[in-house]
Amino acid sequence: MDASENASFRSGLRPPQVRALTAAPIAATSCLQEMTDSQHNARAQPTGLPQKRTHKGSISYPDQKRKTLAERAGEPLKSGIPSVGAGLSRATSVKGASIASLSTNPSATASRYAHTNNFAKSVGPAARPPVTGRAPTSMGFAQSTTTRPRGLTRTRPATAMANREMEDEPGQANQKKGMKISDPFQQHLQSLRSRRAARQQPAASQPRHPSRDISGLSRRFGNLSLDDGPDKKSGGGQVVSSQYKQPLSGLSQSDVQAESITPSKVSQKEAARGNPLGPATSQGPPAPVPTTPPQSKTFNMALDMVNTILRSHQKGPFLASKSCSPTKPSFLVKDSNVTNFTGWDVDGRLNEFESQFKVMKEAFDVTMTDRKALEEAIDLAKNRASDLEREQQRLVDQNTRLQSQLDLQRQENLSLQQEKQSMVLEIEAEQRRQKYDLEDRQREHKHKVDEIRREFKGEFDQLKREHREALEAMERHYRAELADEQTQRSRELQDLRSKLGAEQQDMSLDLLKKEREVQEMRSQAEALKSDLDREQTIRATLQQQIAEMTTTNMALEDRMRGLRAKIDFLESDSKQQSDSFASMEARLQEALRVAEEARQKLIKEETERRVLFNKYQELKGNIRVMCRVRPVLDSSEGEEARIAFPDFKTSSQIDVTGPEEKSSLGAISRKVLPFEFDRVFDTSVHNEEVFGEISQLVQSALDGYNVCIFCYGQTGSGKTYTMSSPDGMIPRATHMIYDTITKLQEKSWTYTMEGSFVEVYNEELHDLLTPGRDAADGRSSSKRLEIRHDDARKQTAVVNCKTVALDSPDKVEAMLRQAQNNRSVAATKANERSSRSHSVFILKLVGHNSATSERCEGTLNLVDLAGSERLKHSQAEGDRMRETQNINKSLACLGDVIEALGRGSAHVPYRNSKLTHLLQYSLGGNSKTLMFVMVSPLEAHLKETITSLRFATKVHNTHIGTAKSTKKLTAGGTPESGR
Ligand SMILES: Nc1ncnc2c1ncn2[C@@H]1O[C@H](COP(=O)(O)OP(=O)(O)OP(=O)(O)O)[C@@H](O)[C@H]1O
Repeated sequence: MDASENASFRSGLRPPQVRALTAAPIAATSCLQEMTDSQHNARAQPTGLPQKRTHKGSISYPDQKRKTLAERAGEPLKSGIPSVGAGLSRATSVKGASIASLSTNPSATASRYAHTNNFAKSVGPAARPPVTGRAPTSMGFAQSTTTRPRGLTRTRPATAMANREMEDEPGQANQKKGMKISDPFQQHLQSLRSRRAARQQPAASQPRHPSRDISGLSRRFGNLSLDDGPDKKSGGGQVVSSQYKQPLSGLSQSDVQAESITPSKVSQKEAARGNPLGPATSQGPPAPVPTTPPQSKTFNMALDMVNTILRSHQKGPFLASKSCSPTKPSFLVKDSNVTNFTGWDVDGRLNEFESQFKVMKEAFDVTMTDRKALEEAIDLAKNRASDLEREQQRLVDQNTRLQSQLDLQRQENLSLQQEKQSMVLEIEAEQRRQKYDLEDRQREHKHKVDEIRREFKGEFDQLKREHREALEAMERHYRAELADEQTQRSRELQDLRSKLGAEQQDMSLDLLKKEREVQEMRSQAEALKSDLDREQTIRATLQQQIAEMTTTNMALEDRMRGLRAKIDFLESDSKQQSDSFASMEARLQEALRVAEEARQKLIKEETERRVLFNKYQELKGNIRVMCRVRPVLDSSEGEEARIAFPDFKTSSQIDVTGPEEKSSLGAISRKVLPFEFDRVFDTSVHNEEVFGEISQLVQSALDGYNVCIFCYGQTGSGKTYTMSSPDGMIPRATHMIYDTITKLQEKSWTYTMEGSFVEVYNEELHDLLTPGRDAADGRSSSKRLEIRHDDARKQTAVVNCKTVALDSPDKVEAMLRQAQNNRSVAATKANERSSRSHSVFILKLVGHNSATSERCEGTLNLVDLAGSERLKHSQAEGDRMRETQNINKSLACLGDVIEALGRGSAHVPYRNSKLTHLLQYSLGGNSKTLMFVMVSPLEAHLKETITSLRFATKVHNTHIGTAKSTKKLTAGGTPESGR
C-alpha cells in the first residue's frame, strides 16, 4: 500500500471507487462459469504479457497467482481500491476476451508499447507530447485506449506518475490485483462527475448500469479497432466524433472517448450479434437494472460543491487551458520559476475539504451498506461456486470412472479382436481342411457313381434282355391260348347256335301252344259268354217263371180264399167239405215249395252272375285304358289337330297326325301315329256313354273289389270335366251305387258307404273336406294326413282324414261341392284355371248279406290327376315350377309302378310318390284299374297329346295279375276267395 493510500485511510476516508463496483457481484455471479473457464485458460495458457513488472518506484505488482472465484470471494476485503481493481480486472477478463485480445493484440500492443516506451524513454514525463483531451496537470485524467472509458479507469486521477504508468502498462492497468491508485478521492470525484454528466446527456434517456456499461464497452472494444488515421494526427490516437464533441468541462476525456466511438458502427455490430444490451435504439426489452443505492440530497449537494471547486480550480493557474492547444502547460515543480503564481488559501481550502469530508463520509456510509449487500451476494456466489466445484469434482470422478471403464472395454475389445483373429484363422484353416476333404469325397463319390452306373447299366441290359425274352415267351403262350380260346369259343358258339335253334323251335312250339291256349281261352270265353247268355236267358226265364209262379201263387191264394170260403160253407156239409179242404192244402204247400225253390235259384244265380262278371272283367284285363278326346270349345282356341277315329265298329283306335318332320332331303312330311286302347271316345261322346263303360267297374267295387279309375292328360284336356263335372263319373258312380244298393236289398244285401276326398299337392296329402284352410296358400291347417295300409284286408286308410257317411245322394253332391271349392287351383301360363294337384275321391263300400252271411268290402278310387304339361312349355317359375316338377315326378312314379306290375316285379315302387303310396292297393293285385287318357283336340297341344298317348299305350300293354274279391263269410261260413 503506498503512501497516498495510507493517507486516505488515516484521514478516515475510504476511496469512493467502491461505489463504482455496485454491479460487480451481479457481473461476477452471472459469469461464474466463464470466469472459471477463464481462470483455467489463464493457468493453462499464460499470456505473453509480463505478469510482474516493477515500475519506477510507484507501483509494484505482486506475483499473480490466479485464484478461484470462491477463493477470491473468501478473501477479506482489505480495501476498496484493490477490490475495485480486482473486480475490474475480472470483469474485463470475463466479459470479454475482447479486452484481453485488445490488450494482447500484437500489433496494437506493440505499436502502443513502442509509442509509449519510446516516448517515456526519450522524452520523459516532462516532455510528453501533448495529448488531446488529456488533463495537462497532475489532476488531469489518465487516458488509455485499452482501458475502459468509463467506470473506475476514467475516475482515476491522472497524476503525472499515473499517466506515465498507464501509458507504460496500457493493457494491464486494470487487470492487476492490488493496483495502487495515488488519489482515490480525486478518482471518486471524477467518477461522480462522470455519472452526473452521463445522466445529463440527452442521449442517455435510460439509466445505464455500470456492469452493463462494462459489458457493453467490452464488447465494443472487442469489436472496434481504433482508427489511428487522421484522428491520431489531430488527437494523439483519440477517436473523437464531431457529433460527440463537447466541451471538456465536467467531462473526463475517457467519457468523450467512450462516446466518441462511432455509434453507427457499434449499433450495427451489436445488432449483428443480437446483443440485447446494444444502443438505446434497440428494440429488445430493457436489461434488468441492478439495485443502486439512491443518492441522497447531501450527496448531490456535495457533488455540486465539488464541481464548483473544480470549476474554480480550472480557472486557476493549475488548470490546463480549455482549448486543446499543443502548448505545453506550466507545472509547478520544485525548481520551477513561475511568475504570477498565487498561493493557496489554506484555511479556506481546509474548510472546504472538511465540508467535503463530511459529505464523503455520508457517501461512505451508504457505500458500506452496499458493501454488506455485496458481501452477502459474494457469500451466495461462493456457495454456488463450491456447489459447482463439487459438481465438477463429481463429474471429474465420473469421467475418470468412465474413462477407466472405457479403458477396460478397450482392453476387452482388443482381447476379443485378438480372439476373433485367432478364430478367423482357425475357421479358415478348418474351411481349407473341409474343402480338401470335400474334394476328396467328391472324387471318391464320382468314382463310386461311375462304378455303380456301370454296374447298373450291365444289370439293366441283362434285365432288358430277360424281359424281352419273357415278353416273347408270353406272347407265344398267349397267342396259343388265344387260338385255343377262339376254337373253344367258336365251338361254344356253334353249340349255342344249335341250342338257340332248338330253343327257338321249342319257343315256337310253346308259342303255338300258347296261341292254342289263347284260342282255347277265347273259345272258353266264348263258351262262358254263351253260358252267361244262357244263364242270363235262364235267369230271365226263371224270373219269368217266378213272375208266373207269383201270379199262380196269387191265383192260388185267391183260390185258397175261395176254398176257405167254400170250406166255411161246406163245414156245414162236413164230409164233403173236409175232403175239399185237404186237397187245397196240399196244393198250397206245393206252391210254396216251388216259390222257395225259385228264390234259392235266384240267389244262386246272382252269385253265379258275379263270378261270371268277374271272369269277364278279368278277360277284359285288370287294367284298362280308354281314350277320350274333348271337342274344340271355341274357334279362338286355335287350330285343330288332325285326329281320326278309323275303327267305327270297335271304337278302339285313334290316329293322330304328328308334327311336321323334315327329312334329310329337305322334304317336309307328317306321320300318322295310330294308337289302340280298350275304348276310344271321340269328341261327340257324352259323359253318360263314358260312364256306361265304367259302370261295370263300379259294380265290381260293390262286389268287394278295389277299383281305381283315374284321368290322365295334359292341362285343359278335360280330366276334371270327365271326373267331377255334375254329370261326371263321380256323381254317376254314386248314383249307380245307390240304385244298386237299393236293388240288392231284395237279395238280402245291405251296404254302408263312406266317402273321403283328398288331394296330393307338392307330394303332401291334404284333406279337401276339412274346412279352415290357410288363406295364404290354400293348404289345410289341420293335422297331417298319414297313409296306413292294412295288408290283411288289402285296404288303405288315411289317418286324420274326414270321412263322410254317404247315406243319401244329396250328401254326395254336397261333399263334391265342398271338395271342388277347396281344390287347389292356381293360374299357370298353360291354363287359366288349372288343377295343380291330384284329387282322389275314395268311396268305401261295405256290404253284408243277411241271407248268406256274406260280407264284402270294396273301394272305389276316382282320381283326377294334375296336368301333365312339360316344364318347358308351361314356362313355370318359382312355386309353379316346383308344383310342375312334383306333378311330373308323381306321374312318372305312376308309370313306374304300372310297369313294375306289368313285369311282375317282386318290388313295386309304390312309395316313390304319395299318389302311388295312397293307391297301393288299388293298383295291381287285388284291384281293377281304368285309366282315361284325355286328349286335347288342339294342334298347339299336339306334342303333349302324343306324349300322353304313348304313356297310355305303355300302360295298356301292361298285364296286371288277377283281381281278388274281399268277399268273406262272416258268420261261421267258409271264406270264398279267389273267385
Ligand atoms: N267332353 C267335353 N265336352 C265339352 N267340354 C269339355 C269336354 N271336356 C272338357 N271340356 C271343357 O274343357 C275345359 C277344360 O277342361 P278341364 O278343366 O276338365 O280340363 P283338365 O284336364 O281337368 O284341366 P286341368 O288339368 O287344368 O284341371 C273346361 O272348360 C271343360 O268344360
